[in-house]
Amino acid sequence: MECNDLEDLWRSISTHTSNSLLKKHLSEEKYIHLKKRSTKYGTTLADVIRSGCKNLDSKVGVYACDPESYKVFKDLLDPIICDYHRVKEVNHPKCDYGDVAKLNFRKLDEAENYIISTRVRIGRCHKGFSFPPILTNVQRKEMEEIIVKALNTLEGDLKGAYHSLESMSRNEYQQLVDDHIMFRDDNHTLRDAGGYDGWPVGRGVYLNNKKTFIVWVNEGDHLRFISMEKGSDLSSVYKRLIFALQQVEMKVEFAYDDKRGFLSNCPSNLGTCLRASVHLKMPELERCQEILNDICERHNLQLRGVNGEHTESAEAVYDVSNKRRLGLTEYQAVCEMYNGVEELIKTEQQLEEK
Ligand SMILES: Nc1ncnc2c1ncn2[C@@H]1O[C@H](COP(=O)(O)OP(=O)(O)OP(=O)(O)O)[C@@H](O)[C@H]1O
Ligand SMILES: NC(=[NH2+])NCCC[C@H](N)C(=O)O
Repeated sequence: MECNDLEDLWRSISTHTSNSLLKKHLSEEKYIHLKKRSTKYGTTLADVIRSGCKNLDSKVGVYACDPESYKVFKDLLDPIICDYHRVKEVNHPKCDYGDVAKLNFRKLDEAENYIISTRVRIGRCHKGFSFPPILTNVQRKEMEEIIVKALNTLEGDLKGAYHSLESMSRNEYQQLVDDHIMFRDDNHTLRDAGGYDGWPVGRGVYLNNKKTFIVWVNEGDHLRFISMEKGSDLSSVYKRLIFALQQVEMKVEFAYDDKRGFLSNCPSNLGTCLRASVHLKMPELERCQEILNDICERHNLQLRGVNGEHTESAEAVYDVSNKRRLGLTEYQAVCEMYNGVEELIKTEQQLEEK
């Protein structure tokens, strides 16, 4: 479907069926109220809704294209934020990583029968820069330089190197994607939100020597800090991530708002911008969808396929993560995943014994 100007976008979303939060929350009255607005960075309503209007299979359907979009298009974005994160009003607690030094999550799967790997990621955007599609290549390069300088000061376990996509071969890139290390370039909703504009300029990945600490530079969000390893040692994964992030936070200022927490390109990431996940094998539960859905619903868990969002599971392995990121602290978000996965494993074991 080719449609670009605001009226075409509106016609598409208002006349077609879509289960997106955009469709649910953009009434004609709101559209008329917001259609002439723009932010000081130049973001218009068309930029915010383009992806959801062009992709009727979207779940959220909107992107903030700069930090100010959250205020200028608040009448549309706030209800979407509340709906996604299951909160009554847009409000976010102060950043709280928990008592990281004393952290002691018991391994959920000592024998490694169910949990294949554990990953926690936190998104961040540089303060004062717009997000795609408003962001220019010159700004991408400027931000890349700032972050690479900060990352190059990391030491010990976190020490590594930055690999620019501009100088990486297609095969090297694909290998990193296949190894679950690198971001993909084929998400249709992100593409229509400008996430791949100017590709590969200003993009790349920082990897520590063990490939357990990863930083994505300039996917949709400016930055994604990732810690991952095989097995189920959440304490180790989370500690590494927070320790690294705290060091970078001393050198780079991130976009933040008292009510919305850390700001992100997609409103689903707002607040903590934290997604804690495990790759979990659950053949019994896969056959009992009702039980599986009930546990996920009660613990606010999200299921994805084994290669991430918009992919299928394989051999009953799912990516299980916290769905909510706003209205709770970083520590609470991680616990939400941990408690939910604990119940999934217990139930999987009970079903095996039947
Ligand atoms: N627990 C995990 N173990 C190994 N790989 C993982 C785990 N969780 C996610 N991944 C991998 O991380 C990559 C990125 O996944 P995906 O894009 O779904 O999530 P994300 O990075 O959190 O970003 P977003 O939520 O914005 O899509 C994929 O290759 C996915 O398989
Ligand atoms: N990675 C994300 N930001 N996921 C949330 C939703 C993404 C996509 N734009 C949609 O609306 O379906």
